[in-house]
Amino acid sequence: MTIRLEDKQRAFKELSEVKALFASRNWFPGTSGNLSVRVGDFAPDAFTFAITASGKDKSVSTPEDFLLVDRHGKPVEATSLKPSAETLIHCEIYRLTGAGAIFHVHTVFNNLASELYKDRGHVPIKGVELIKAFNIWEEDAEIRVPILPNYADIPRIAELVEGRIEPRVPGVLLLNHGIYAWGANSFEAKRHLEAFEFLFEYQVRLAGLRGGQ
Ligand SMILES: CSCCC(=O)C(=O)COP(=O)(O)O
Ligand SMILES: [Zn+2]
Repeated sequence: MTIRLEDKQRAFKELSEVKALFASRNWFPGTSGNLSVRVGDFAPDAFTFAITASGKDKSVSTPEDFLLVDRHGKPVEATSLKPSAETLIHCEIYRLTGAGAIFHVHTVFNNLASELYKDRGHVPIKGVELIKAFNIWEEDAEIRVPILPNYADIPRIAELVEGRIEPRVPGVLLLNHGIYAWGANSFEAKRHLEAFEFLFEYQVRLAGLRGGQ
């Protein structure tokens, strides 16, 4: 698939803006987190996306922050940059959902929520207005955010994604690691991520006030 230069530049600019915003919220502690935006046409077996390079300080902006990869997570252009160590999880989410953007951050509240509800395998959230950010409008709606194990071997995690994605829930947690949130584009993925973070904080604080789960 040939990617137009202007599409690549637009994707890198979009990622750069989101990266700076999330860094200002301290959402990339210790070089954690990764961001991607799909570029060009999509078919489940043919797509390209721009993703953050691995191991960078994501609060700093440099000309070497992003690269383009294919559906297998391999660079599509000659580069010395390494794609995110978690690129295969992005590949699988794109393949399964056709999303336009995927944002992954480590926060204290998304880690605590995964720890608190790990035995259930999902974080239950019910009757909170911000569930509407996922375009779920029914009264007193309940969502379950899947929690996947945090294996050191990323392909082992990636192969679990297909069986765990909830059709109405644009996100998955990795246990004591972080959240992957996605959407049709950067705007939507950001809205979803912000809603998840609000809901995790709400759920963790509520559990604390109630003295348990
Ligand atoms: C230092 S955090 C461990 C790796 C990780 O979970 C992460 O999100 C960042 O990895 P990347 O290769 O994308 O920089
Ligand atoms: Zn991570």
